[in-house]
Amino acid sequence: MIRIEHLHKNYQVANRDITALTDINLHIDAGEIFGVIGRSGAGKSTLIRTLNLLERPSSGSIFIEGEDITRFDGAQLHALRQRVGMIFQHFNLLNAKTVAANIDWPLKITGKYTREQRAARVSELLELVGLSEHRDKYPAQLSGGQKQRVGIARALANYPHLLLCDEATSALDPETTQSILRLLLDINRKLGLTIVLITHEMQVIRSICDRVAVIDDSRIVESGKVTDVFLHPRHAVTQKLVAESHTFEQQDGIGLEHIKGKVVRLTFVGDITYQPILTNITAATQAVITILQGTISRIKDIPYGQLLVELNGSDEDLAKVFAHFDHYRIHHEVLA
Ligand SMILES: Nc1ncnc2c1ncn2[C@@H]1O[C@H](COP(=O)(O)OP(=O)(O)OP(=O)(O)O)[C@@H](O)[C@H]1O
Repeated sequence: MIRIEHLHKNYQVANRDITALTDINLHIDAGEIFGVIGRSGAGKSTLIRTLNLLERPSSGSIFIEGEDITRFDGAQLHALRQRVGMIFQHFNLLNAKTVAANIDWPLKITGKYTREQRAARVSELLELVGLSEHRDKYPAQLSGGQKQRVGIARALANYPHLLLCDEATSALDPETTQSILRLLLDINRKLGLTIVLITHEMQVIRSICDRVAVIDDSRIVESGKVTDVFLHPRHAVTQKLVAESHTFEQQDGIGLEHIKGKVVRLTFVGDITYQPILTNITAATQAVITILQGTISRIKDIPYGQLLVELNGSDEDLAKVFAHFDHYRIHHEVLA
């Protein structure tokens, strides 16, 4: 769907050269939800805005559905903006127009549809985002979550193949954030729409993304499946983002220094999460396994678990325990 090759972007400000993107290489598959995460100033907005040429790259290529868009102008650019919808942190609605008129606007400016066709499409979109009864209200009469629903409906009006989300939930409270993320996931599944989003919150990535790229100081420092990147972060920036998301147990307070056995962190992903693995292992060995802390949760719809355990037993028993971990594909890391 999207292939980004050797993308660079510099801004010239008062004779100073600011590098926003350095040698970005990414591919994004059709139908996936791809997240880009990074701290403020890392280059996220610049990256997402190059995908519909709101920002022109300094060099490199961006192929969308096989075409290099970086040379697009005029009619091609106009057509690209219809194929690529976008939603924004601050919604960018037309305040003097009703909800229905906001959604109608992108349909009207294409000049492709009759009034009746537009009205039918607007009703369909209102239904899709759950705003049918608010169609005649103005943006000022809506909550933040409702405004973003209008933004989503408007972005989908011209049947785009790709939806870009620029910090779409950053202005919303956690509950509303979750409802907007659920809507995006629903749309992705129902319409098969490819979604690229940028965020500074790991929670957003964890809730709906299939794959993620971590950007820092204008470069992609790590990318992959969310389960891999989230459960086994390699780069220091990713490790910090994961730690800050407070999903996993902090080891402070457990008093590891008082524990005599081996302290091991276990990570497992998928259906194995629900199997009585530890019971099976203790039945097959003489080792004693004590659970110190544990989390079972989901990354998108994939279950995972993390356990902090203490192992006691002879060297031979512990070797058997580790062999069982390997057999069950449980990732293990000895902490102490
Ligand atoms: N229009 C611009 N003119 C000059 N410099 C810019 C412009 N837009 C972004 N930059 C600079 O490019 C770098 C990347 O900015 P960008 O907005 O892409 O980062 P970001 O990760 O989206 O940050 P934030 O989360 O704060 O929006 C920063 O150093 C920023 O100051």
